[in-house]
Amino acid sequence: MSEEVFQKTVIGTRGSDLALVQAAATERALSLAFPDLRITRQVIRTTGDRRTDVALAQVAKVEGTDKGIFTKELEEALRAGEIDIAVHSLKDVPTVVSDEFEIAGVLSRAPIRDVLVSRQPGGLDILPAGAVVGTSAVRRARQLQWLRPDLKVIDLRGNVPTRLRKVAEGAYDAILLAEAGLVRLGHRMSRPSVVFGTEVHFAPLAEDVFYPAAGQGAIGFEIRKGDKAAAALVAGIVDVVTFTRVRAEREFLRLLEGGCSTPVGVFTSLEYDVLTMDARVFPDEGGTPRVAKASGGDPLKVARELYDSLA
Ligand SMILES: NCc1[nH]cc(CCC(=O)O)c1CC(=O)O
Repeated sequence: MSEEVFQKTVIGTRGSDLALVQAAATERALSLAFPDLRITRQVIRTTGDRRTDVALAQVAKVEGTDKGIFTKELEEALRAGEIDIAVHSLKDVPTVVSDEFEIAGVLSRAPIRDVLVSRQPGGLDILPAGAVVGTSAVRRARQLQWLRPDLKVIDLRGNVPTRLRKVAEGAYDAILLAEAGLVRLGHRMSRPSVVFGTEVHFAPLAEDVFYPAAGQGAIGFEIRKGDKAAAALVAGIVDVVTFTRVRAEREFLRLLEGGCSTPVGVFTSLEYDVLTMDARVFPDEGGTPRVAKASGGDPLKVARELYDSLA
């Protein structure tokens, strides 16, 4: 590979606080791996950023696209050659990526758990019957209603700081957020944060109690298929363990033909080359999930086995 190829690259990212932190982490990793690389950043507004007026699960419908409300505009910029690497929260990337593009790699993963954020300390167990919990993810809503049918789950939109403000202001007794996003924005699970003058408390939910989304906590890189320069850059910063795990999680979701709005919880662990996967698939109308567990050496085969063994 010639020096030429690595001269400069353009990173594409959404403009939310979390997206900018993730873009900065990507740029840091690239500069460490390729000290002479010149990196520039292009911030792109997506459909999902624009339509905070409707429920997340409705945005695609309202906008007349089938999926990818946080990724479509980044792909258009990739296609046009305006950016070379699109940085995504992998959780938001549809499981089937168009033939023109590929997910070439991921950074090492942040924590994968969901967190109950509330004004009162004590977590899920101390939430009284009838408490109002906000979330926009159907996976979180169905799972919470199954674990705690006595709670009232209502929709909540906006980026992470906006959602924290809404719980601080008292519009909700609690909300559910990904630990990854919270810690990347500087919150610590071990102590409350002060949000607009009000303390909010964090209670992480163990992944085998409250199953995370496929790809949760992972930052993924999408490039033009066949762009060797971009592929080489991503190969220089990829975390192979994370990439193996998230490929299996996304393959399972693909087999279910689910997207970001499907009520599926799944988590993986990789130990001594053995991948273990646990899943819960909730019925659309709510209630008891189908469950499955599988393990083995080949990630895509384990995902298939998991799918085939759904009880
Ligand atoms: N769709 C929103 C979104 N996409 C990625 C994250 C957090 C980071 C991650 O899970 O990787 C969030 C916010 C949340 O779920 O709390």
